[in-house]
Amino acid sequence: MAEQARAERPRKAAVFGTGSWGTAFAMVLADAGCQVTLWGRRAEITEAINSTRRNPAYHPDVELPDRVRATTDPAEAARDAAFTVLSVPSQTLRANLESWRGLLHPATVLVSLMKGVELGTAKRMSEVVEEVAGVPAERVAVLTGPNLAREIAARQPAAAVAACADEEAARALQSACHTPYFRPYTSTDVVGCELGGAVKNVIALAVGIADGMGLGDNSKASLITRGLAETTRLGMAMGADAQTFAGLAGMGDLVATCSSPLSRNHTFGTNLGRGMTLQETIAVTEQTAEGVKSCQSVLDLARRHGVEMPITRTVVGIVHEGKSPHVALKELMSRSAKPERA
Ligand SMILES: NC(=O)C1=CN([C@@H]2O[C@H](COP(=O)(O)OP(=O)(O)OC[C@H]3O[C@@H](n4cnc5c(N)ncnc54)[C@H](O)[C@@H]3O)[C@@H](O)[C@H]2O)C=CC1
Ligand SMILES: O=C(CO)COP(=O)(O)O
Repeated sequence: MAEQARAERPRKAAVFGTGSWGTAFAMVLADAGCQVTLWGRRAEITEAINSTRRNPAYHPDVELPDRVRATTDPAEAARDAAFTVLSVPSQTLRANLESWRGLLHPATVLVSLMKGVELGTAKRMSEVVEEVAGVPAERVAVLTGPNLAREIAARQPAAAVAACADEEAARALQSACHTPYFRPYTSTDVVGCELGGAVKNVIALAVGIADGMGLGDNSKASLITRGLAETTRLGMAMGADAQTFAGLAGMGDLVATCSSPLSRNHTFGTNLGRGMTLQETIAVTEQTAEGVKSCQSVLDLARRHGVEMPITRTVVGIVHEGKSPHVALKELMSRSAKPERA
């Protein structure tokens, strides 16, 4: 009986980050039956969530389930959490987790929602989590896929991937966030899933730039396809499974992000392609566009692994080296001819 009561008790989840995706994913977890505590930096947002059931800054039109509560106290959020979900900008993860690590439940599974690569170290987010929290890979999972937060918050159907080196932990995460509108698959290819998510942001910048320059669908399809080729090349050099890149974490997320006006990376690129400067583009961008910083760490990874990534190189040139999109495009197209698979 006591055991039955335990089995029926809702699982507890902590979500760190009340931004666009953290809030939407908290809703998913709650819809799947979890009791969720959302941690946010800003009291006006956590208080609004608790009193109005809405996040006024990111999803003012979405009513959050009663199972979601918010707090600015990280200890309160972390307490007894079976899953500790991390959804802050990638470049801030290390510093944030350093201050939270002493608060984590000893058996919690840490889940990264983040799609970036750390500047300087070129570490994937799960690597940063393992290092800073001092937990083994078996307790670090990744949730990724074509999951534009606005669409998920509207409970539109989507699939995702829950990846962990430990298949049982991946299945536990899958079950914790499986709802009638959110269908997670499992994977043990954490490297492939994370790279798919991080590099697609860089390719979405490239596609956005092309859109902003007024280029059409052939250009877009070529960038998406060759973008996937260079992502796969890097992934294979890093020990990922090539098939992952044909799945939701690779092709799926790439297509969603490169074709949607909801994508911050795509929109950022479009503004650059229309002729805005980097500073002007940053000034009109209110949310995290991970590819802007991560393009440099992805290129760093490419160099470390001896892999050619011409589209990523081009994006770094435009975003960080002041290269004009027109000159960059000419250079990209004048590379030496080669077989498609090379
Ligand atoms: N929005 C989306 O559609 C999706 C986003 N993601 C990924 O999720 C991660 C989070 O993205 P979003 O929630 O969309 O970003 P966001 O920009 O909407 O929210 C970021 C949140 O982090 C907070 N924040 C900013 N700087 C911080 C710091 N130094 N310390 C602590 N908190 C800080 C902000 O106040 C905000 O609450 C990113 O890695 C993104 O690539 C993944 C899938 C979908
Ligand atoms: O990762 C995303 C969709 O899966 C969201 O992309 P953006 O960060 O470009 O909005």
